[in-house]
Amino acid sequence: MLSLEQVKQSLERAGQAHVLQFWPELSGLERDAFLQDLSQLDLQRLREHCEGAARAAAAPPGSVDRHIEPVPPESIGSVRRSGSKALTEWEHEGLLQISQNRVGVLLLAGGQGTRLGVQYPKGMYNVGLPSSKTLYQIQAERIHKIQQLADRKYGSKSSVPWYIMTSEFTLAPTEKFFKENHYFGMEPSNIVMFEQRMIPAVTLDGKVILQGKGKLAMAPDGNGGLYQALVDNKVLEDMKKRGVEYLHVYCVDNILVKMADPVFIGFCVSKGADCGAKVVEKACPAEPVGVVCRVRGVSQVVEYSEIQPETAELRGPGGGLVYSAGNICNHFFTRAFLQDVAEKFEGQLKQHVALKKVPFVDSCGNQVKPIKPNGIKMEKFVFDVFPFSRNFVAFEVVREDEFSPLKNADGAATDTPTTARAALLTQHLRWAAAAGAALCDEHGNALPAPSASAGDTAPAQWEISPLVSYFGEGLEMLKGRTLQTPLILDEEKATELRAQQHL
Ligand SMILES: CC(=O)N[C@H]1[C@@H](OP(=O)(O)O)O[C@H](CO)[C@@H](O)[C@@H]1O
Repeated sequence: MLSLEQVKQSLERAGQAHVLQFWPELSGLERDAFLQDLSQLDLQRLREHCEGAARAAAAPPGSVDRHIEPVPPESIGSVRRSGSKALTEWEHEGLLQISQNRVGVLLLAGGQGTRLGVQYPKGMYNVGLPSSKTLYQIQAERIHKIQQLADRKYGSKSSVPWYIMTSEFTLAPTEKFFKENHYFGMEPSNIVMFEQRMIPAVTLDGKVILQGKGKLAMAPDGNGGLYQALVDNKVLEDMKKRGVEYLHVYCVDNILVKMADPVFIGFCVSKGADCGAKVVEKACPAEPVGVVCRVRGVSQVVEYSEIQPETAELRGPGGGLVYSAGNICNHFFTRAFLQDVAEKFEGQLKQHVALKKVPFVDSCGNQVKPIKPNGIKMEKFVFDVFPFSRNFVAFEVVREDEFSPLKNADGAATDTPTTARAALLTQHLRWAAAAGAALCDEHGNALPAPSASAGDTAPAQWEISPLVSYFGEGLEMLKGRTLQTPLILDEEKATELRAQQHL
């Protein structure tokens, strides 16, 4: 920890002496805590950070729209447009890599869930499935299952390490939650949690904001803080030690996420890609998803908050959106590429400006809750490394099978607990139908055939545990059956049905 004198001098040098204005009023304990926080700041770069933020907010970078063009469809791999032979080959390749312990997954879980309106990490959210499973549990079980599928195919004993990037807000509750839930049956040494950095929010004229008399207003540095955090926490060394060459990075809120998806991994590996992104066709111009496109000829993502509405609305001759490749925050990276980013490019990552209402104490020491944006939060985006890639690939997947994010509280039109629940349960209904089962309600009335898209009503209380099936496989025991809902097909039930089949 630095001394008060050292901190004071650094703050003065950075033009931030006001930070200590309430020091005389603080208790001994408060002083210790504040000094501890201030010692952890990057004081050398504080002036640069504050001035940079104020500059960026005053003169936002010109729109990139003049320089963007869509990625030609033929350059995007696609589940829909690929034959079953290619899909199977990619799947086998992905499973082979998993069986050789060369694949890891990395969860971006540092966000605060502000839009969802919860005070705890989003991964702990239970969307109201019949099983009451949380997002974390679903994800853990999918990892477990994919390891099992690889082992069955290649006779291995594989492990897919789960790296979880948290923030100051989410680390402690996430750790506690995993511990209380016995790591959802996973080997604790295969779960590596680490923390991304926090950076101070700054006023429009470049002054660090005091949230309390002895507390700075801090925010995580965006999901692109990943690359700094990989270095800070020696995660790349950990990957190397375990022999992990490929990483599937994803964000916490997509209930349909396919952890370490062998098809995607196999696709990327067989194309020799160092970096890849899954996309879905955008649902409508205003959908809050980034678009994968080319800017000045280079593939990258333009975030929904940074594209002009006129550009998002552009339609091609066939009536489809010109910028339709919606980013679903599922990325593939080789370890070698991440190493390159860490060594050469991290410092060049773009800083994105978000103007936010940041509560603060005014110069008289009064607590103020602003009614209009008063603070600048700087964020890095995880996909901003794409332009440094030597061989970037995009892979279009089917929305109904892979993308239903949880962003908003119930009551909003889209991306809510209700829509996420409906998406998952509808998928399970489709899997049952494909396996040759019919479902009926508690009165024995047949349920209608599942439609492709869920809408927002769950079709039936029928849920399949990820421990039973990862992408609809292994459901032969359902063939020819009529199953009464509500029903959860967990491992026990699956074993029972299999046993009946063999009678
Ligand atoms: C910086 C970043 O990764 N933004 C992503 C991310 O958006 P959020 O609104 O930050 O959750 O997830 C979206 C998909 O759910 C994706 O479309 C978007 O580009």
